[in-house]
Amino acid sequence: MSARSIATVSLSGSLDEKLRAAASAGFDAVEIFENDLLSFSGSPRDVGKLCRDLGLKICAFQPFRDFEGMPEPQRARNFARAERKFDLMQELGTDLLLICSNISPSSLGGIDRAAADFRELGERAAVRGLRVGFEALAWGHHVNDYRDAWEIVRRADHKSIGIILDSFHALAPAFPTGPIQSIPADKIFLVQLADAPKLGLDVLSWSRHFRCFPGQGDLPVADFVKAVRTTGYTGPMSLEIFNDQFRAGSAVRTATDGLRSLILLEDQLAEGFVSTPAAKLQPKAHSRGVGFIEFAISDAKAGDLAALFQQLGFRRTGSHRSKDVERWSQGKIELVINCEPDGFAHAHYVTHGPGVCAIAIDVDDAGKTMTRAEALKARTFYSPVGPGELEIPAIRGVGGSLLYFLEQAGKNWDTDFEALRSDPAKDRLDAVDHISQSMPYDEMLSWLLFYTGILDLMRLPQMEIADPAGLVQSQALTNDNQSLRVILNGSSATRTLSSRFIHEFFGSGVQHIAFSCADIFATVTDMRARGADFLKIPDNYYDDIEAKYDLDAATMAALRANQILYDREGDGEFFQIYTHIFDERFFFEIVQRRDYQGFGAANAAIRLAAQTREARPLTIPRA
Ligand SMILES: O=C(O)c1ccc(O)c(O)c1
Ligand SMILES: [Mg+2]
Repeated sequence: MSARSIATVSLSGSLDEKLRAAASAGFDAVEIFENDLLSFSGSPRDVGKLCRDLGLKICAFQPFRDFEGMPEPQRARNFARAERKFDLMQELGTDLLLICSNISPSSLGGIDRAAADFRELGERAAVRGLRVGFEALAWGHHVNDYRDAWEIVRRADHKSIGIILDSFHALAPAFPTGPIQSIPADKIFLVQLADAPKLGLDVLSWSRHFRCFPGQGDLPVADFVKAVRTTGYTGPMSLEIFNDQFRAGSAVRTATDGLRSLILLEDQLAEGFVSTPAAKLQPKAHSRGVGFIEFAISDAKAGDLAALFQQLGFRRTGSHRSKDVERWSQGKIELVINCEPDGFAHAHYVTHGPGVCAIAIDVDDAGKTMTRAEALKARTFYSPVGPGELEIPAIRGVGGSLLYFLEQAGKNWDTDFEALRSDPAKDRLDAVDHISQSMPYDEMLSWLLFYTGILDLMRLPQMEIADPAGLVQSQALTNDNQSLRVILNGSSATRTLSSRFIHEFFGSGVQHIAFSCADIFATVTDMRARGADFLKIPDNYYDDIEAKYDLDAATMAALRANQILYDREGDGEFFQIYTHIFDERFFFEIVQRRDYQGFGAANAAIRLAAQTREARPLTIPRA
């Protein structure tokens, strides 16, 4: 069975931090990147010992560059250089050197010349009981296709010379994976795995900056692994990810994501290629929308939030039997205001200030979802419950908030509430349309894998949105029937509203919640009558809408009068309006959809500019 491995280049930090992160995530092996070793203060022997102490095998040392096909005197120099690296490998305690294909313009072509170089190196490696693997870089000068690398290895015909297959170099140029199946397993010395999003970039920049874990990108990594498995290969599967977000992020988080991506890939292929036979994951449960959203807030501010809910047409429908917790409802929307002086919500309030501390997702099987989440290394949360209260299973989500799992359309969570009489006849809002969470840009891929790995959510194309102070990346996730939509927003510009939210909220979290309705004009009229007030949109925007679309004069006037934004997608139409930001933290959106699946991306820049005008002036310096 294959060991799960990760290349040290995939993780942030110093070499020892990388190794500790890989071990704590549960990897069996690592590839040591030469640069990580060169910049480390300990000796190769120290690194070898640290790996052994951490229970990590070193499955390869890499990369050795520009070896094959060089003219003299570089050729002789290369053999001497290789001998030095063999010394180093013996100190490290690894038997495999990765040689990536030559990118030097002075390299000479010729498959037999390259094969002869490898045969000679194989002889030298064999003396020491070492092995050399040859990997075709997609931008190699002569060798840039794994099929050519294999022909060289085949002709080298030496037991110490094999091929190294890297999914990126095969899949990014869209080479067929079929021919992998005819490589003998014992000639495949290592398999490296990486995914990547489809981008119109040159392959070198794409590889060096945008690789990601399997499942985070668009390449058919599973097909590649299937072809490898057909050969009978049982050697290590090693994640080798060059990614700017990973370099900036937390090594432990990235390593855990890496392991999660391998578990998901193994599951997708319905076979473990792991050192310990993997139990099959529970299949993804069907999600059925948002059960409830819980706000943690102080007593002092709870009244303001309740007043806002009331303006938006929510009814107070429940009061907790034993806690300082209220339930507010409208349509299928359930909101909870939690002011308890201790417990999870309070801890969240103390850390982040007022905001969403928990989201409950309706699924058709909460138990299975928890089992799947645990197998994927999600952190579970079990809270103490009072007498007669139901314990709702939960995992830790974005920014330390909780993600609860409910069954049967949420009918199992309200037993703790004393029902209050209210009349749903005038409800205008129907359901939670989407929830958007802001996070540091370098965490976006992590939460993407979290949501799509645990729940039946799929990615929509990533969007770039212009905030007045920089770009915001926006990644929407949705289930099959659009009953659950989550948006991940990340920005590396420090002054965007998304980044300011993270600063002011002391971490990632829910920045806005959108509610759907069937008639936005009537809904907003009712809300205004109850005292609600909305974000002010400039006239210029409406002049443009008027110029762009053939809306009738009455609709146009109603949009302007109400400050409702409008978008169109084919024949589909979208209406949206925003509340002011509550306590500098979160806001609500009301939407109406007519055969429209997007989120009004065309209006996002208008909304962000309007919110920026209303926001407190920035006190942090520009630099
Ligand atoms: O980008 C590179 O140079 C590089 C080095 C070693 C590898 O295994 C690889 O896939 C790429
Ligand atoms: Mg590689």
